[in-house]
Amino acid sequence: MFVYLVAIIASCFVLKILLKTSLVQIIKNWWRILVDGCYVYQFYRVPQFNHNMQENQLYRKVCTYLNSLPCIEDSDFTNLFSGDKSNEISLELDLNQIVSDKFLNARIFWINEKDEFTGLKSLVMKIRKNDKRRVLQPYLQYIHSVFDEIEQRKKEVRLFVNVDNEPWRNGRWRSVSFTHPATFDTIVMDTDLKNKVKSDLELFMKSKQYYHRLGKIWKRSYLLYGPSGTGKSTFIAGIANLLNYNVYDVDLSKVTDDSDLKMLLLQTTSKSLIVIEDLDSYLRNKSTAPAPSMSGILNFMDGIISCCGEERIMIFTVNNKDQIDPTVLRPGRIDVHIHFPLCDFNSFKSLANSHLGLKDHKLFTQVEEIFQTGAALSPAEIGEIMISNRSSPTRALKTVISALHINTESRAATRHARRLSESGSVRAVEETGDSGIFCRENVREFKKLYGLLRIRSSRKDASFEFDTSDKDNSRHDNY
Ligand SMILES: Nc1ncnc2c1ncn2[C@@H]1O[C@H](COP(=O)(O)OP(=O)(O)OP(=O)(O)O)[C@@H](O)[C@H]1O
Ligand SMILES: [Mg+2]
Repeated sequence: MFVYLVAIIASCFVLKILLKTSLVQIIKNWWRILVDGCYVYQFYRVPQFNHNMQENQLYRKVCTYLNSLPCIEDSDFTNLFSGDKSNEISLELDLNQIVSDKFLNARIFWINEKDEFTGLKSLVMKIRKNDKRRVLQPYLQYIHSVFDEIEQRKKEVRLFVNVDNEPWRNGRWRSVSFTHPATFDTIVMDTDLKNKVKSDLELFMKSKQYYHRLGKIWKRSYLLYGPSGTGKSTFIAGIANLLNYNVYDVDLSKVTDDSDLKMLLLQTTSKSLIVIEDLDSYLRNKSTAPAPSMSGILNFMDGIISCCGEERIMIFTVNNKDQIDPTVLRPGRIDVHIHFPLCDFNSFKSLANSHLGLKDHKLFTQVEEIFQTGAALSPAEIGEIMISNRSSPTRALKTVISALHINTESRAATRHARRLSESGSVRAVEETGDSGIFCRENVREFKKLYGLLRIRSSRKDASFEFDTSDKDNSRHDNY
């Protein structure tokens, strides 16, 4: 009995030593060498340069891929570099180090080599002959896709705008770094709708083969419609930041004709958002100046002339889609319609939460009651009042209540004015899109309210920080 006890204690002791030292690793290595000896291997070399000393793109891709593998930390020797962002450390495989990777149940080894005489580097892949046929092609494709993903993540998003078509200019697009801080998470909108749009975008990005099989161009078009100040442009910024896509903002007033419009599309790159804002106002106010025709715009929307790579998302914004020719909006030309409505009580609460840090307040009941009477302001209007009064949430809510009251009175007055005008008396009214029609008197009062508050708050708090969080309560209209 005593002997057994001693044996158990001794085994535990040995096991502890084995685990604490590199002995287990050494045994593992021996075992691997033994197993390796039982298989026939095939080797593939990926040199850094070709015979003309041009860089081999595959070498760069494989390097990036290998350096992204978690197992690189386990190699005996790894180089540490500071990354692009502060506090970021990147790891890079050192020379003559082996990385072992697994793909489709096959083990693949990579060795980082350098030629002693020429000094040229290469990566050598070692794979079992049995696995070669089954694994090699998909594995290399996988490396390509991982590389693309990593590059996409690292990419700086840029905003392109089209400049005047002048012969001495090189290309039609000018770009700046896109720094809009809106993200999909900060955009306040109906959660279901937000998730639907998010999954729609994600599905689109994975659907290259599907679109090709159908013989369709790999593009998806969205129509964002709703009154001014409801967050359409901010939502576009959120999508760009979500996908890391460049934004091409087409200014149709700077486009001279159909071929000019085609040229613009040809000069966009894949993985981009192509945006036309306020399409309705452009179609409505067609000037006498040279401009693309309706059919040119329709062809542009169909993206027939896309050439160099696809994966484009087109986004059009309008204030009122009812005034647009249905051909422009037919399915296929526009795939998804997203409504951006004025504030209701729910969106007001989200705004109060994001702008004032209020989850609840005794004035909320009053606000809810006014919303029930049909008062409607845009998220931009309510957001602006909250930002101006952010130092005093109660004052902010009281001001919102006053603004909503003015809005309700305006609506009533407008209805009255309409009735009078229909019965023959003419009365000056001012149109403000879907947000209703404001009597001039009330508009003035409303503006006064903003102006006064701005002056007051600027006295108290000299520096304004503009909050770009978005608010809207949207309805998914058409998938
Ligand atoms: N839902 C919102 N929540 C918070 N702020 C908002 C919201 N919508 C708009 N805003 C604010 O109002 C400003 C205007 O928003 P945005 O430009 O996105 O509106 P829009 O719908 O594109 O208006 P327009 O039709 O006039 O172009 C933004 O700077 C944003 O800060
Ligand atoms: Mg806009």
